[in-house]
Amino acid sequence: MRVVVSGGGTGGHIYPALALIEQLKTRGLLADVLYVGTHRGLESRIVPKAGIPFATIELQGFKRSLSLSNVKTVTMFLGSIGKAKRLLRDFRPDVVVGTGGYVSAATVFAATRLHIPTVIHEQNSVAGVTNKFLARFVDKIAYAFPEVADTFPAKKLVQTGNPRAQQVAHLRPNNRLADFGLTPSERTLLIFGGSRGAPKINEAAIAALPTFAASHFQTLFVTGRVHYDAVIKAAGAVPDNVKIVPYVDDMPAILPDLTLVIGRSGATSLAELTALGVPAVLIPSPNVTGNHQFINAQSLAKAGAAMVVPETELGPDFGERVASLMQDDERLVRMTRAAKQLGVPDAADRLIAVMQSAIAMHA
Ligand SMILES: CC(=O)N[C@H]1[C@@H](OP(=O)(O)OP(=O)(O)OC[C@H]2O[C@@H](n3ccc(=O)[nH]c3=O)[C@H](O)[C@@H]2O)O[C@H](CO)[C@@H](O)[C@@H]1O
Repeated sequence: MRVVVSGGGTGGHIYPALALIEQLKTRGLLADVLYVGTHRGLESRIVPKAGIPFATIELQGFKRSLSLSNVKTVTMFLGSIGKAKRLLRDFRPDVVVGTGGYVSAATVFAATRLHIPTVIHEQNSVAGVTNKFLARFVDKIAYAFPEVADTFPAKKLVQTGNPRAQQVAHLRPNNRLADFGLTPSERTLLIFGGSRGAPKINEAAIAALPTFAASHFQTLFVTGRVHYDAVIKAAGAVPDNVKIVPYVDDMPAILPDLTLVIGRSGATSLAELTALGVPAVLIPSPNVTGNHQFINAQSLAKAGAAMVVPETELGPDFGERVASLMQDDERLVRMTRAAKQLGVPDAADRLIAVMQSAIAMHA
């Protein structure tokens, strides 16, 4: 099939789209693909690097209050729908899939106006603004967390999980931690604040460095690109068993070798952790729509797969709490098992089935 995918802004919207494309290729179902994103989003770096044809349209996010810049946003949005329609007329896709972010609002909406089959994928436990807007126009809505189902028209809904889960589920321990100067066979803690990094998590990690330095495990601390220089400056001398990097290009490669992850609770990260059964300490971002990271995190915590620590409880004992969990084999094994039970290792295939049913609706 000929497929247009569109999703952007952050990694959480982009990697599921790439995982879907990869599975379509693996199954020999992909005749051609075009990814529609923006210049400014992370997708403009990640998608071309993955060797996928990439086209851009320009738009900006809505401010939550009434402002002049919202008028500009609406004008830009209307312009971007025109540009998206031109891209779609040229490419002639059989189906258009939106994975969230403003760019997918324009692309998927344009597709509905051109009567092209459409699917949106909602990764989170609370629907994003874009998917809420698109829900009434699209043919099918795929979702991961049951908590979100009430938001959407029931007859369009199919629970698929997150396609990124299928991309990582088969991965096994390997040597890739050596790329960071770490020893693959040793216990390893990964710290990262989602695809863009999180200053609050970085601060907590810097405060915990002396504890981690004195421990018997190694730590990979991923700061987020824009925060890297500030972290290096604040961290001072870095102990030998800790490596600090701005970003990990191939995160799936190292996931099977991790003992524990400290991170945000972005939906795509959680899909990866549950697909592989990696225990986690989750510090939800409080600055997201409907507090969805807290609800995402709770669904793992309820199952015993993760520990949730709100930002407000990141006290001076945080490093010690993490270090003691790193030594608690019994608890880690329980968390691993619980996480795996939540994983959806065939999520990409499920999403492909939804795309095929959307195409069939137009036949
Ligand atoms: C602040 C914000 O709005 N965050 C949202 C955003 O998060 P964000 O973009 O951080 O998304 P996720 O945590 O879900 O996914 C991050 C993705 O980036 C990858 N990665 C991360 C760091 C790195 O160095 N290398 C790397 O490859 C991870 O493996 C994962 O695939 O989208 C998610 C999915 O809709 C939402 O749940 C989050 O609430």
